[in-house]
Amino acid sequence: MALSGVGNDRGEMRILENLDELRTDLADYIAELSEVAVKERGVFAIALSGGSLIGLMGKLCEAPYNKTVDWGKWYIFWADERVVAKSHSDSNYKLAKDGLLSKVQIVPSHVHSINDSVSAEEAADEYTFVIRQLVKTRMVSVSDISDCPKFDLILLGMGPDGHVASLFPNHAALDEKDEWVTFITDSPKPPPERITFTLPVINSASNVAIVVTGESKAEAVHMAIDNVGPDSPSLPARLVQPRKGKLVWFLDKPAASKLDGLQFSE
Ligand SMILES: O=C1O[C@H](COP(=O)(O)O)[C@@H](O)[C@H](O)[C@H]1O
Repeated sequence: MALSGVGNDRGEMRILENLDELRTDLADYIAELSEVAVKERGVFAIALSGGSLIGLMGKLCEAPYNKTVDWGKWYIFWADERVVAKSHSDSNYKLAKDGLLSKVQIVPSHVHSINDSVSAEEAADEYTFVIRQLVKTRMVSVSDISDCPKFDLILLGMGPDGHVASLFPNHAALDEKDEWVTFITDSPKPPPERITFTLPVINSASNVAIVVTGESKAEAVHMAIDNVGPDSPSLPARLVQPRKGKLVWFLDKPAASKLDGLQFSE
């Protein structure tokens, strides 16, 4: 059973009893957003992250979702990617392909992964170009309050340090206001070279979900949602504040264990 708390500007919180319930709730949420976007726009533009998120999306490969979701209408992107070969175990693309994309009826030409044979800077520029083309053809909407692409859904994980996508605490990439996709070559978490959506793009999405599990992330969840601690205002996860879109946190109980001030309804 989900305990839901509607927060303030910190979004909606869904705190699930265990990982199995979290996987089901997350699959329901993604399937519903996909259905709505396909009805309204004819397509569903979704950006994935790497890490634990893909395993938590696993129910989508099972019945009923594998049959009911309109996979042919999905356009897939990455909110961040490590600049390594697509066959490398560090590749977020490989993780998603092995764990999800190869198990459902995705159209291969709708999968927009980065060019892994160029530098991080070139990969970020090329990825921006790819997204621009898809904005022109309206496969990806455009925000009416920024010149940014407006993804139907951006799915984020969060590290114990509060990083989301490849936006790390105190990193200059957090201040990027002009680019849609930027690059870093000094990631504190290996591998060092990455590309990442910038905050303006993340905050222009129609929907953003941050999916976090485990006790090791409880302190960062507390800082981000309760906005406590000297570093919390600049914590990357705290800076995820969709301007017009909806933010939802999916948490298991250990990740939510340090939250305060919640008003739950069952
Ligand atoms: O390096 C990364 O880490 C984050 C968090 O990963 P997790 O395994 O702790 O969930 C992930 O969201 C991001 O995409 C990835 O590149």
